[in-house]
Amino acid sequence: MSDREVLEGSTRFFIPEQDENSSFPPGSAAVFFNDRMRLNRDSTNYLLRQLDVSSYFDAMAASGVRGLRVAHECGIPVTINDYSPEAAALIRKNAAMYPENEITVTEEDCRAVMLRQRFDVVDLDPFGTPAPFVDIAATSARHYLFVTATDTAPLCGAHLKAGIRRYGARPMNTEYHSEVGLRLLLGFVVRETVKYDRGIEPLFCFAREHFVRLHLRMTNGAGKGDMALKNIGYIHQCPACPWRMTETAFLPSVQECPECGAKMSRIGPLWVGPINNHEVLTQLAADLDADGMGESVLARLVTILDGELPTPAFYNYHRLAKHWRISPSPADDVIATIRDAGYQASRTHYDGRGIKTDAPLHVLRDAITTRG
Ligand SMILES: C[S@@+](CC[C@H](N)C(=O)[O-])C[C@H]1O[C@@H](n2cnc3c(N)ncnc32)[C@H](O)[C@@H]1O
Ligand SMILES: [Zn+2]
Repeated sequence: MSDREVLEGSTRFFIPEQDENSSFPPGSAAVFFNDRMRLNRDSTNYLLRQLDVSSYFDAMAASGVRGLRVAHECGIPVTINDYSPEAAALIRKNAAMYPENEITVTEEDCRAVMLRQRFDVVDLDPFGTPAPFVDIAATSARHYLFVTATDTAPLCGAHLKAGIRRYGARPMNTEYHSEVGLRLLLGFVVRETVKYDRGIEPLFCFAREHFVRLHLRMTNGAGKGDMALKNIGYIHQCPACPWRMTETAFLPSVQECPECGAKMSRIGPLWVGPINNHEVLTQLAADLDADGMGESVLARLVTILDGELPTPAFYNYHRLAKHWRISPSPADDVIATIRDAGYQASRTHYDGRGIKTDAPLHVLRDAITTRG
């Protein structure tokens, strides 16, 4: 099969001709490439601009696009790995186009590489779940760990048993399932990390379309591990009404819904802390602006992330309106009314109809009903 040259960012590289007729995810070619993950890759490159790192491991590289872009666009020495011989051959061909960059190509199970070598940044981008790789990556990543997961059905509760098996946590298919997926994955990464007396700090994390992307700083010491664990907890969701609450605890309590008395369903354990770092997002926005990318999809995402309340479990206000059989006001009006009532409220990147708030349900109901 012939290769086709493509340009992403300022990096040129070859990918095999992909079968135009295959449905998503594209998987027919000998080596995988998905153009729709460009925003995922762009986000990492922008973040790397503000981090001081001197080695990056693209553990599961396929064409090598991530590692190539990091080497060429950020000037960081990279190791690009894939255990597939076809992928490794393509990576070598692509790496040969950048003789001025420090690029090492390896063709192994990435776990073997991570077992013997540490990198400032480890980046996991598997087919589906990263669960089998996080443990070893948590020891190999000196300063930063980046993780993509595309198994959103198990993470979000649509495939409940698979979610429990992979992540040792109970998801639930709620209106905020994308947020549950992100927080469940983050909680799992924390539990895989703290056993090594290390912790994590989320820098820039988001869920989009069919994937979750985490950019995490690794911290060292048992105390840092304990600090990370303080962000582990549960969401209690009423199965009968929209009521939900967050509990920060290693073991969940049993709760009854204060609205309707039903026994609450417990979701977790999962990460209930902030998923982004304000300083990092501010710098990302400035860098995007400086590049004339201030109106890009990525810049809009960064802005929404920065405004989003850090607490879990957003509401879809159209769902609430349906539940209460009322017709909803526009989101901005709802948010303004909640704020006027003295509570916090924001939009959320997970859902265009999502609202985050610390207001009780009756305030939310009034705000959804009141027009302008
Ligand atoms: C989703 S693709 C990577 C996509 C690529 N990072 C990109 O941005 O286009 C996953 C790749 O991981 C490779 N892979 C899966 N398990 C692996 C393992 N244990 N060690 C090394 N490579 C692995 C597969 O051969 C495949 O090429
Ligand atoms: Zn209830």
